[in-house]
Amino acid sequence: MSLSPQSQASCSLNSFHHQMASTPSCPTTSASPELLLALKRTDSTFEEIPVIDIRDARSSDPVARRKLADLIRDACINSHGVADEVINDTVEAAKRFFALPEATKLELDIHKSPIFKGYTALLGENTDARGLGDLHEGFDLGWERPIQNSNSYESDTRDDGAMTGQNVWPASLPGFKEAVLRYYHQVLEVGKLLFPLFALALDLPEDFFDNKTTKPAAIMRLLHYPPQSPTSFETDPEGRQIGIGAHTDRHDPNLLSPHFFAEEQCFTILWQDRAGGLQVQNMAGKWIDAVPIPGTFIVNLGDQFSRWTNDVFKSTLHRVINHSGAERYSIPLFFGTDYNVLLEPIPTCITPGSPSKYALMTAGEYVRSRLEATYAHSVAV
Ligand SMILES: O=C(O)CCC(=O)C(=O)O
Ligand SMILES: [Fe+2]
Repeated sequence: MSLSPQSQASCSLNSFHHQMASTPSCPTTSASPELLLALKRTDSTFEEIPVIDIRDARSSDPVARRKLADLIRDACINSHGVADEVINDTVEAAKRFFALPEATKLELDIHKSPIFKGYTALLGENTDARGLGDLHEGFDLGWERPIQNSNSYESDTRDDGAMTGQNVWPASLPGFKEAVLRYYHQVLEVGKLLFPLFALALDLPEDFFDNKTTKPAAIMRLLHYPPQSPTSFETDPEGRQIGIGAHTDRHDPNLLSPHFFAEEQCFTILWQDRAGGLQVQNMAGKWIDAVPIPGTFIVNLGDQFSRWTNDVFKSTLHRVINHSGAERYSIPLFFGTDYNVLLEPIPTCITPGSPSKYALMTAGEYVRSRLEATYAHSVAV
């Protein structure tokens, strides 16, 4: 495991904080609420994405789990437990889907689904509002219940308020739905390991998110990025047409032009192939390559966490430019809370000097509003 200097620094700060918070006799308990909050913040000038082994998330030792929680932020995670075969089957399924004729894919056009499930054509999304459309196509799905002892899945008939509804599936691809949902449910388990770590990192009880994530509002996407010309920066110096435009959870009401679209959920677990092209911006404004590392997933913090933690967990701006010369495939899975959960600031994230910034709304209302904004520039085909 290699950790960047930044993550080691934040690790030791967090351990320091943990000692202060958990040891009543500690002389430093008089530290101000502002200092305690500052120690939790994820703002960072990292130069590389830290690689974190998450096997201790399953440890029965609370000290080991706490140590891991001190590290967990935007990171590349290994020892996640999802088998290569499960990943490969899903990538093959994605390749078969995107190779279908455009007209067949458009039968599942996402604009036809009131809850944003199905196919997004090339340029159908415009993640950065200054952009001219994203150079990727996608396929979106949500939760479906696995039927016990079978490879089948029941449609989602749960009442999730603003986002209730069913997935759509291609009729002509045997095995597609099974492969994709097998991956979905296994990565969902990885997400369930991370929520207690995030709770610990915020000095909350480890089970804080349990009753808020009973019906995981997890949206998964299969993404396909055609290669971009290596000289695209000459014809498009501002990068207005790239794989996925710059976006973040940082929806700052003070920005004159709030052009960054949001990652709608608490955090994302992303698989990417070897093509590379994902870049993350650090707080100094420098784009850092998220270099693909076989066997790992990338975790990045999402906008719901920003709202919930009053920006203590701040997500980073990211984008994709596929200059590899090859087709690129990736699979983000966005983890949210149950859609009926009210996103009210977590008490450990509010201090007199850092009052609540965001209007209250439910997670479902929030996700819906972000998706409506993302697809507003394109129309049904
Ligand atoms: O494809 C990737 O690597 C990133 C995808 C992404 O950022 C998104 O779908 O929000
Ligand atoms: Fe993203």
